[in-house]
Amino acid sequence: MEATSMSASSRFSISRGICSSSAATAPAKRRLDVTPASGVIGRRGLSQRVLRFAVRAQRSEAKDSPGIPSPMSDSIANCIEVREWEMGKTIDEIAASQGITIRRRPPTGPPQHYVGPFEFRLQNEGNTPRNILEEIIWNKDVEVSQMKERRSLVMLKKALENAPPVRDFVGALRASYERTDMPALIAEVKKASPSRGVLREDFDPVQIASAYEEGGAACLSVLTDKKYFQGSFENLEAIRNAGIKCPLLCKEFIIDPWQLYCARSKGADAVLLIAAVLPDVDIKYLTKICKILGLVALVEVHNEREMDRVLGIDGIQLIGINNRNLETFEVDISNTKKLLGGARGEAIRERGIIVVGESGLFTPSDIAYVQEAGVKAVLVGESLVKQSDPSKGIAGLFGKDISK
Ligand SMILES: O=P(O)(O)OC[C@@H](O)[C@@H](O)c1c[nH]c2ccccc12
Repeated sequence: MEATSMSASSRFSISRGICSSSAATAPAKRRLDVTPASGVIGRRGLSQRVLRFAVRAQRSEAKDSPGIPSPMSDSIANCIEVREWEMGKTIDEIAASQGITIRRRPPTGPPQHYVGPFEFRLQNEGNTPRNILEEIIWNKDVEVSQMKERRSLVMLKKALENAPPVRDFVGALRASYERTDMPALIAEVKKASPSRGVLREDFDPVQIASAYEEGGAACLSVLTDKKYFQGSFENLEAIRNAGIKCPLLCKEFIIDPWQLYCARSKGADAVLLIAAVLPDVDIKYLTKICKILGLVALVEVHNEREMDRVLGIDGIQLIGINNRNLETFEVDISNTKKLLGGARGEAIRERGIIVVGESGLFTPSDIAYVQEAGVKAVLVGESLVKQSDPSKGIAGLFGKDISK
């Protein structure tokens, strides 16, 4: 496993709280205050906003009170570490340096669809998404901006004052694994997907969620993306309000902290952060906001480089290994084994990180295979949601009744 770049480069973490200008070889240790009040929640790229704020905070600290601690603006826990070389870089430059090929938004303005009297799309034209994941993210960028216009962060934070208490997502996974000695099941409430089309026509999210719970699911995953998965936040809220006890993962393409507040206000206990989309600094920042909101982050990887990146980030409790390539839709469950081998597997075990095997799991031998590889939980959608009785489908998937 390559040394995490965090150790190689000097780190800056800026906070208005601490400013210790140590001229010694050790890089200045500062922290960036990321509480919403700090104003780093912005409309455009997370990393750009976060890093611009970091530079501003550092310069003002260096000028006003070099080395003299100022009143702690917020607890250290609400801070992230940013790398010195990231300062002032654009989100795309940071992302590209970490092997992320998904661009957050079209390079120059809206996607260009009409280019003259004959409507046609040039291959690889700048404003044409390179793959479905990039198309989903570009759409999400516009969708979240529109949602924010309709419901401000202030309104969301107000709504959180009456939100139901968070349930222990990680605790539910651990308890299930200890009870059955098999991977805990996160059963997915998913009507459709870009790769498989409509999975279930007669789709009643509450009925499906209830059947999953009856069948022994430890937690549920609820798709909230409307355009590509026919999901909704209303589904999430309805399942929560129906008295389903399983903790809920809001399965969404998170690109902005506003979505975390929205998910929490609708009853989510966990959210998905996709390493193929989010640079490290965004993952750090979003997991900090999750912590403030009481949410747990399931950080999803698909390859070694993403796994090494995420293992280089402190405080990660859950890592999902997606056997499906979200850009090509290819599914290969050996991906789980590949990413849990050698030093990576050891690091995960040492840190007590729970790994969730995701996608393409249909049979008891699939479950046995990923369990052997080292997962403690599995995320399963298609093979269960298509069953006439999803509860029985769970017993079929595990080869036995795991409900008690
Ligand atoms: O339906 P499957 O093959 O059992 O996969 C479920 C789940 O892993 C999949 O829906 C998923 C995992 N990560 C995602 C990210 C975005 C959308 C969907 C997903």
